[in-house]
Amino acid sequence: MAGATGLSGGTIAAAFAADPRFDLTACVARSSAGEQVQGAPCFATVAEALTEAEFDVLVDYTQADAVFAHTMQAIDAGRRVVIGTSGLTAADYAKIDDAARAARLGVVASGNFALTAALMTRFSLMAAEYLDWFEIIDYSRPKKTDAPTGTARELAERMGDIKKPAFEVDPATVKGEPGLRGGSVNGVQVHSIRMPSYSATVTSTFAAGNSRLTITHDADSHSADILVPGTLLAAQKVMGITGLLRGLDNLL
Ligand SMILES: NC(=O)C1=CN([C@@H]2O[C@H](COP(=O)(O)OP(=O)(O)OC[C@H]3O[C@@H](n4cnc5c(N)ncnc54)[C@H](O)[C@@H]3O)[C@@H](O)[C@H]2O)C=CC1
Ligand SMILES: O=C(O)C1=N[C@H](C(=O)O)C[C@H](O)C1
Repeated sequence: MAGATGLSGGTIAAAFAADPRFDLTACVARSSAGEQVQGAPCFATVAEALTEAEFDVLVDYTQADAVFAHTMQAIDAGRRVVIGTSGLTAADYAKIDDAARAARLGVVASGNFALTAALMTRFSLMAAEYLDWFEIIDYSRPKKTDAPTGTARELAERMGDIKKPAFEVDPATVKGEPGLRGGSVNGVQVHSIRMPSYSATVTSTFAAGNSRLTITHDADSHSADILVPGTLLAAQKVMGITGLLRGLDNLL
């Protein structure tokens, strides 16, 4: 478990340690290196854990600029990976998929491992089949370093694979400040708001004629309990997968 003393990783490490279906054999947390965390030896880096400890699956809830290297190191060392950390792009995921397939190993990534978020994603994908106009807004805590959120990015990539939304004025050619029309992820406009009082909210908004449909997922990012069932399910299922599988809804 990488990020084992973090907000999400702490709760998830405790859940792995308590669940008889799993053995938590190693944690990675720089601040607790050399100690025991949730009954498992703790290492300063993923590279060290890969050399020193035996495990089948690396679960990563660390940070955007570390997760790609962790994933590639784990695949190189013959381990499966569950990616909770946000910030990876579609190009990063393509490289991870290639590496996992070449090694005949599984990787599961989900922008959000909460069941409620998986359902929001699935309902939004259903709506995108029928409706031509859609955009996404994500709201998160001010200290979040990546944008959009992993939840919004995965949603935009998947909605954009269903169809490119309609525009009357291409956002890239708008007069004034094009950035104010949001950022494009796979052709879908995403707007990221980072402010105190927000925790983790993603809204997909659709329009048809003079009517609108909005689908919103709200979570309190101060509590990670909601991530536990989805992450544990991914850690089981990743053993039977080859290549990269994205989206908790695809595992349910
Ligand atoms: N997929 C999902 O359902 C969710 C994903 N996340 C994502 O998980 C990540 C972590 O989020 P939080 O737990 O809220 O953050 P956090 O900051 O509370 O925890 C991250 C932990 O990782 C550690 N860390 C950072 N870089 C590291 C490295 N190179 N090696 C080892 N440990 C390292 C930090 O010291 C910290 O303890 C973020 O990218 C966040 O967006 C968060 C919640 C849900
Ligand atoms: O607080 C965060 O950071 C979170 N990140 C995830 C994301 O990027 O989608 C989702 C989560 O609910 C909180």
